[in-house]
Amino acid sequence: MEKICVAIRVKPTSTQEANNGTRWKVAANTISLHSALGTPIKGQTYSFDTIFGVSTTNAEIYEEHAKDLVLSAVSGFNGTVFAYGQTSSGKTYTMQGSATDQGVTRLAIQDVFTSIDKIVDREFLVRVSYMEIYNEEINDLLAPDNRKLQIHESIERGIFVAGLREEIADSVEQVIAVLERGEAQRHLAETDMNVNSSRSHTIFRMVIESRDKSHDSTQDSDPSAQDAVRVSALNLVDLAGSERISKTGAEGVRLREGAHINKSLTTLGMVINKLSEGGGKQGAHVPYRDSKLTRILQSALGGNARTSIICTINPDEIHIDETRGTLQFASRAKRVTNCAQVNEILTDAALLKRQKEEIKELKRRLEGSSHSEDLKKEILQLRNDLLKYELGREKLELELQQEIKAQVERERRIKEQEQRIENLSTMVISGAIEDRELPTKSHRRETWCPQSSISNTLEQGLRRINGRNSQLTASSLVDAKSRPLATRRDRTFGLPPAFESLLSDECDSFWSGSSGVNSLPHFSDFENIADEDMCASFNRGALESVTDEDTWGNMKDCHVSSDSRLSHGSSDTENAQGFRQIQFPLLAESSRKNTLFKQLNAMNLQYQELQSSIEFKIQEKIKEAVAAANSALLEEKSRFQLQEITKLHGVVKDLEIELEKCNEENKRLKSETALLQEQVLHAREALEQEAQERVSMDEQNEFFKQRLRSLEMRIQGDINQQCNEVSCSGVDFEPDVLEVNESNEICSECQSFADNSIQRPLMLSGALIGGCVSRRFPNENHDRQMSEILMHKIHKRRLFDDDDSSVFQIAEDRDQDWTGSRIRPTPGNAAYSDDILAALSRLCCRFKQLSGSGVKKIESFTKDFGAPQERKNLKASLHLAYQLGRSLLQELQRIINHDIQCLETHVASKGTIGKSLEALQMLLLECADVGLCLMHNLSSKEPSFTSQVIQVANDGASYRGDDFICKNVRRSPLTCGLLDGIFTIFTP
Ligand SMILES: Nc1ncnc2c1ncn2[C@@H]1O[C@H](COP(=O)(O)OP(=O)(O)OP(=O)(O)O)[C@@H](O)[C@H]1O
Repeated sequence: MEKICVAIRVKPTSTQEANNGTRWKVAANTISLHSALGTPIKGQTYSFDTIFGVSTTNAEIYEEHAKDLVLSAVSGFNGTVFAYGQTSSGKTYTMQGSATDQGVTRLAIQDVFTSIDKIVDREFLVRVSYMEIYNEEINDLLAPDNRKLQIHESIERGIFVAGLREEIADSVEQVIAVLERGEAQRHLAETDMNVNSSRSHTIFRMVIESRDKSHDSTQDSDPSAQDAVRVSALNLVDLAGSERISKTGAEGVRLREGAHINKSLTTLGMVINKLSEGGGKQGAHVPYRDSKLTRILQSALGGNARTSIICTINPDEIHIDETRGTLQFASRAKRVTNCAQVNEILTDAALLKRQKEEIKELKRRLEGSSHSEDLKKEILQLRNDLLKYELGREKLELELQQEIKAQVERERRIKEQEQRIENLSTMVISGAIEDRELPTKSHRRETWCPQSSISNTLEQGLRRINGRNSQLTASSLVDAKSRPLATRRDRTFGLPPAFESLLSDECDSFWSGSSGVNSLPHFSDFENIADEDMCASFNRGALESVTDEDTWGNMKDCHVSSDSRLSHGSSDTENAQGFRQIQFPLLAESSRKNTLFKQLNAMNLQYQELQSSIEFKIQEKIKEAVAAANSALLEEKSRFQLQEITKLHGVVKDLEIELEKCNEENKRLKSETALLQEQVLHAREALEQEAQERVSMDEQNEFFKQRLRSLEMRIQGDINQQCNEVSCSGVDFEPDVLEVNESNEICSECQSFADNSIQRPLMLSGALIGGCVSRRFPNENHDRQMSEILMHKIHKRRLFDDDDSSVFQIAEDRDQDWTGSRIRPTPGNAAYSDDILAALSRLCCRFKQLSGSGVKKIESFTKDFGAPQERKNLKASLHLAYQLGRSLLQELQRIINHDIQCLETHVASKGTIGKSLEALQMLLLECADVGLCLMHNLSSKEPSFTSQVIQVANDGASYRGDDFICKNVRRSPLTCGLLDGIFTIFTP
């Protein structure tokens, strides 16, 4: 575990501040903010691994802060160096450098290759890639067509950018060429703070692979001998700087870039924050996935990498806040710990080899423990015991071998002896035959066998020949009584080797000494049956002859009888004594040997038991040690698995959180979709309804049109009739009375009438009628043109422009669709408010034209219609329309009140005209009210209208159109027709 190295680099400050000194003071490894008076501000002192002053060069920064990391990348550790700081604080300067001072990236590239050249026992492969994160999209700087690349994660490769181009390079020059090619592609732009501001984060990556040269597979066919491949990544990162829009003056594209930069840097800050609080280790969520930058640099931030951060600051006073932010980031970053390790990719065989080595190492460690010390001692003790027993055994074996040798020697001597005896016997027998006259052949055998004299003679003769070794065996003696010598001898000397071996020189002393006779062992001296058996087997050859005649029990008798014969001094005494003299020393010797053998056997047995028990114990101990090693291994394995599981748990948790987020997002999208679908459904329904309504409205329209036409016909008839009635006065009720009359002759009465104040309401009425009629009869050229001119004037806010010809021209040029149907307002139609205003303005215009007293008032109101944007605001426009209507009403009322007298007089004098004028007065009042009626209608159809409009509508409740029209308007065919017409125009 090692902490992230953090250094601060202070950018050379502006001249003025350089003269006065900055408010940031650097002392050794601390930097603190001072007040304007020069005293340090509490809580504003920060300490770091290194603080590089303004005069430090890039090379010095590299040497002190990045070189080690770069070299360890060559050895297989992942490494990341990045510069962080506000915009224009010198990040790019630090990483890329300048013409005179190479940056960290170039210095690192050079060092990587210098270091590779020095390592002779490994072979290297270097791959380079260069990417940028621009507006949260990853672009490949080496392949500009590779855009919007995606980040993936796998067990083998970890986190990686899919589809990113990697180029193999084997020299500094090649890598620099690639770097420069990428640099040319990165997003740079001018801001108020930096002429070459980085608009993206860039990551220049060198992947270094290496392998042991000595284990080249061509030289060594053993795959297990091959070394693992080390793969490490060195990231050299130049971040874009955090920026304040107020300082950079960013707008448009720059603004968007700045927003993305700030967002990703904020995420980086949050990740560092979490990690500095130990978030990663405690399994708390670290928001790596919230930005592409943190996701790509995940291993560098609390993972398997060595990381160095160079935080660049601008010490100018105006950047105090930003500098403080950078220092706080740096303070948190230095608390973050990474866990870097050599990244090796092992072949299966190499993995096996590695595991075996680990087992060995574990065993070795196990042996080093105190428990194994005891085991060792025990094993040593057992080995010592074994050695002792082996020595004892060897000794016994040696003794046994000596014994066997002695026995062989004895045997040899006995044989010699036998040979000699035989020779002598032959000599004696032939001598005796020569000495005496031999009996006849039939007697010869008889004389040989039973005659004691002959035996005595023989024994004496033998003793004479060999005084010391006249060793006649018991059997020979026994046989001598009944059998021929040759036969006897064969049988007598057919002893088993063990027994024969006893007939050696060693027995001679015992044999010859008289004391030996006395100490001869008796049968009863054999301690047990085994001894007796041994004796029997030793003596089998001798005793066989006895058993031919006697039982084994008789042997004792024979022994006793020989004793008795000895004691009686009989002629067989000597023979018997000879037998004892031969037999018992042999038995004693055999007994001793027997005991020796037994001891030897017992020892052998004991030795074997001991050996097998020692072997068993050793096996047990080895088993124990192996079991302990295995359990330690298992423990180690389970600990490792636990770690892995914890790690996986962390990843799973991350994924779960991510999933949860996705689910939530999904839910939100689903509900939004449902809402949209609902809206679409409603809209469709509304459209259908509207279409239906339109159909019915069209039908209605058609109906109204027809009705209107008939009404108009009636009106026309009415007017014609009235005109006829008042033809003498010259007053024409044709709508555009002025124009018409201007070109015609007007009688003086009419002229005076026109000049009279009373003309105004009259003319107004005429204009209204003209307006409406012209709308109803758009094909009637004159009226239509008139209407259009007025409309256009209103539209252009040129109500009082006298240049009618130009207006006329403009009206001609415009789209000609100023017919009544177009004016029909529809809720939501942008032209709606304009149309209402236009209609009202039209009324005003007419009014203005005809009512001199209302001109100023109208003027002010028409000005108040405001700017085009405001007019687009339906509510505001309606409000204005309401005010206009109201003021129109007031104005009309005032005019009417003022002129009513004259009108009445006139009406009284003019008769029918007076009636018409009365009707027209009513009409004027009604027309003014129509605005309010419309207001009310509209407000009730548009529930989103403001309370003000509703209030207005409520205020106008007394003017309720429908009732009003029903009650008042339809009183005369003329007003009825006019109002119908107007109402049709305005009613949605
Ligand atoms: N230590 C320094 N010595 C001399 N000039 C410097 C130093 N640091 C920065 N500069 C100059 O300041 C200007 C801005 O520096 P640079 O472009 O490196 O800032 P930056 O932090 O990368 O900005 P951005 O985040 O906008 O990309 C450059 O003209 C650069 O040469």
